[in-house]
Amino acid sequence: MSTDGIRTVEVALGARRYPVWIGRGLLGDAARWRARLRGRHALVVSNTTVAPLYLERVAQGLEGLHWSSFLLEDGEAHKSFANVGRVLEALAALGATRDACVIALGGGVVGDLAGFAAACWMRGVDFVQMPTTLLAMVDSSVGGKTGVNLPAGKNLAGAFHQPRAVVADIDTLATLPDREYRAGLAEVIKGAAIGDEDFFAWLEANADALAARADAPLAEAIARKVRYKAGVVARDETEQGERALLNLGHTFGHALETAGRYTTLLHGEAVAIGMLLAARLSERLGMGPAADTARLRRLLVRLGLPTGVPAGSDPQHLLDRMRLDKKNTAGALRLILWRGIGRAEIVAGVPEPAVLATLEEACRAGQRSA
Ligand SMILES: NC(=O)c1ccc[n+]([C@@H]2O[C@H](COP(=O)([O-])OP(=O)(O)OC[C@H]3O[C@@H](n4cnc5c(N)ncnc54)[C@H](O)[C@@H]3O)[C@@H](O)[C@H]2O)c1
Ligand SMILES: O=C(O)C(=O)C[C@@H](O)[C@H](O)[C@H](O)COP(=O)(O)O
Ligand SMILES: [Zn+2]
Repeated sequence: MSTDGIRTVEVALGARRYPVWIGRGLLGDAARWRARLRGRHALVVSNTTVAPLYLERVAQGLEGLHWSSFLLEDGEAHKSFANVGRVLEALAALGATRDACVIALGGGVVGDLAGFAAACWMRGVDFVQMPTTLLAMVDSSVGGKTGVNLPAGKNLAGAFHQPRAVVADIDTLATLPDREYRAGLAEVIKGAAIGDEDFFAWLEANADALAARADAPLAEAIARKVRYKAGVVARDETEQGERALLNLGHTFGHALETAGRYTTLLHGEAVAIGMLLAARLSERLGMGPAADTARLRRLLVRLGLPTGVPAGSDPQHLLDRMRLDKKNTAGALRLILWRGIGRAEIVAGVPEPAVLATLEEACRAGQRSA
């Protein structure tokens, strides 16, 4: 950590690298991030909730540039192809040239969509991530996965396109609703559950402080998760192998999100439920110990995350959704399972009857608790 309290995590991709700055007051610290903008044009993509809160701080740093903003309506349902088209039209209206920069100011929805538009405009222009949710700070702003949802499934269209910098201003979390904050914690837990048992134990020890958003543990949790993800991305930028581990809980989670038409569960909530389903399936297949499933469940509950599928979920329908997951190959399910906390694995050819049985059990429990 530097003397001004800002932590920097470098994402190193061979000769290319970019900083993730984590700390307070960063949006107003244009001297730091403005240097990452190369050209004359900037388009700030945000949404109708975040812009009234934070656009002004960013705007002060854009003085002297030719810039404008494009605001999405709020919500996962707006992470759509149609809106990518609208952002591209806004870039055209701005007269953005190849050295333009797209600035994503908001949560993961804004970041994924704006990054995808940046990847498309003139076949790729710079973009800077300014995440304003915990989830976006610890996960979506880092690593260059951009894209949008289709009615058929989550993130089915997209591109790998790395940002020039990530500006994670912790001050913005002051206005983040509690439910969204907790959803972000799910992606923090995920990192630990995949590959860092010490971090998992640290999360258990600091769960109450994190739930209360205590300063120091929160900054530490963000930095630790970002460092973990940056390491994975540095080794496997385009998910040829190891990076798929970052999808723990996501095949189940994405199916739940899609089944709810992107309005029932938040992404982080779906990931929380999905991780638990992956742990249960691992048990069923004789891989993961029941004690670790229970430990994961306890931490999720302590941090206020859901652990059961929504009432009315249909196991066969969810399985059908899982068949369209991007990790699948040769018509067979490829899932991230685990041998216990910190020991996730990519498993190809997972038997569908075992997946269906896991889903059926969860849906029966969901019915009982409704
Ligand atoms: N690209 C990746 O690697 C990656 C990783 C994880 C998740 N994702 C994607 O990210 C999305 C979820 O991101 P999210 O959880 O940030 O959701 P989100 O972008 O919908 O933001 C959550 C809510 O918080 C509001 N908000 C944002 N910042 C705020 C602030 N500071 N104060 C008050 N309100 C604020 C938003 O307007 C929204 O209502 C999903 O689409 C998911 O698929 C992508
Ligand atoms: O960065 C990654 O890689 C991830 O998988 C991070 C996930 O948390 C994230 O939700 C991502 O968008 C999922 O990607 P997808 O390829 O499964 O759509
Ligand atoms: Zn995710």
